[in-house]
Amino acid sequence: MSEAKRPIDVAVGILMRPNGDVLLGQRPEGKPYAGYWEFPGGKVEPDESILAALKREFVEELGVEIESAEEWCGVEHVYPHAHVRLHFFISRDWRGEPQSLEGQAFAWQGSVGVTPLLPATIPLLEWLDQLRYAGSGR
Ligand SMILES: Nc1nc2c([nH]c(=O)n2[C@H]2C[C@H](O)[C@@H](COP(=O)(O)OP(=O)(O)OP(=O)(O)O)O2)c(=O)[nH]1
Repeated sequence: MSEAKRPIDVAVGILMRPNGDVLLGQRPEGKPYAGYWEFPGGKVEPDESILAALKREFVEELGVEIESAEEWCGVEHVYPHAHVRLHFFISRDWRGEPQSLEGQAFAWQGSVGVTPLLPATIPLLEWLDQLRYAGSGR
């Protein structure tokens, strides 16, 4: 219990629509940081690949099948409740309309306006804006 905590791997997915909107979800009651907004995802289970965890979480939480996703960036953060290593993926290619299967709120956002956001996710928004709104008009 008292050993230095090793980081927990977390798979996180950013669904991106052709117009650049991204999907955020609100953490449910009973979890650390309940009510905070985040990109959907969750902890990688033992013997599971990060991509497999990502796909599993999206099916469980949203009923969405990710067809392809590219690894975007990694962020480590030490919270009072856990030391996490977040693996962010971007997907523009999924099947199904997101549904709230675990009772959480979801919102498609252009410039992200929902608050509060999980602390480790905040820096990502600026990087994401550079990706979405600079350069290629995709
Ligand atoms: N999904 C997600 N988690 C994030 C983000 N930013 C961030 O710091 N985290 C942290 C919060 C949590 O400590 C951890 C995710 O763990 P979780 O508790 O939500 O995962 P889970 O759904 O597998 O939970 P569990 O009920 O199985 O314990 O990653 C983010 O943008 N999305």
